[in-house]
Amino acid sequence: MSLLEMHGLWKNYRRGGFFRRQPPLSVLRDAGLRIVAGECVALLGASGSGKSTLGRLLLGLETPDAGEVLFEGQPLLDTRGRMRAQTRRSIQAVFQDPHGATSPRFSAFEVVAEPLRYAGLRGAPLRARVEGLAASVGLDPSELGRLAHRFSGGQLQRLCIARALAPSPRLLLLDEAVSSLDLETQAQILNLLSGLRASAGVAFLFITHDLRLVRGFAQRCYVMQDGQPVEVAEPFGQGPVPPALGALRAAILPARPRGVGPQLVEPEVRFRALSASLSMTRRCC
Ligand SMILES: Nc1ncnc2c1ncn2[C@@H]1O[C@H](COP(=O)(O)OP(=O)(O)OP(=O)(O)O)[C@@H](O)[C@H]1O
Repeated sequence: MSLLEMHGLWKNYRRGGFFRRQPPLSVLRDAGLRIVAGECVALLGASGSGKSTLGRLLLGLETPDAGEVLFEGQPLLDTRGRMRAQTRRSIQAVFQDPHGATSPRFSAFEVVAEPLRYAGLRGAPLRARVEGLAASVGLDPSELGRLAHRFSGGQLQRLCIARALAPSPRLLLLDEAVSSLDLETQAQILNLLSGLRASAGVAFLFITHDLRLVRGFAQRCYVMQDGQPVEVAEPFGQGPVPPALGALRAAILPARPRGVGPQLVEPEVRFRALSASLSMTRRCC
């Protein structure tokens, strides 16, 4: 049985003010996807293609105009549009901006402890659990007394991951979760997430517009095409792919400037670019 199933989802947003009505924006059109327990599924797509809308439907933050979302075989929301407490704990999320996702007044300890306190954990067991989670995401537990916002972006994102893992979720939504980090930190966090998926058995829905991040990280891949996630068996293969994926592929910068042959070695290319920019700077000054 699938952990998550989304079927026939439609979502429109109203546009225009009261006096200047415009036709609604149709973001999801008969959209669906499924995630099996413990697997990592990527959802790719250009900006504005509806990835985060799908993510918000999965978190129960929005309701679809039509269609259903099933989690562990049960409707995600009850008839009054509410999510069961157990389901809320089982689905957690990490977003792009860790600064916006944490309170500037909270210590690192408080950030991770918040959902555990809500679940009734107190005293020594709470401290032990928070320290264990911090260690699992590669943070030094002795640093937990510091204000979270004094951490670097990468450290703060690790803290957000620890907080998301605190209620022992079954599904983690990663919405552009590494997009704001530098390349090295991105690689570290993706490694960390792969390890956590293997050890905790948690499934991921990895939302991104960056095709490069998917390679080696996700087991299955969907791309948003005309308001629908379309599964692509081999996103990096030679076979035909949906146009939306072709556009994402074309947007990846080449390793070296086009037209520069292999006879020009990398340091030479860099040196020429640097000399050109220095001479420009001199001229401007
Ligand atoms: N609450 C809302 N009201 C009106 N329009 C909205 C609302 N939320 C999203 N939209 C619009 O729906 C479209 C899809 O938005 P969504 O955030 O799902 O895209 P996305 O693929 O996640 O893009 P990005 O990668 O830039 O975050 C966009 O055109 C957006 O402006």
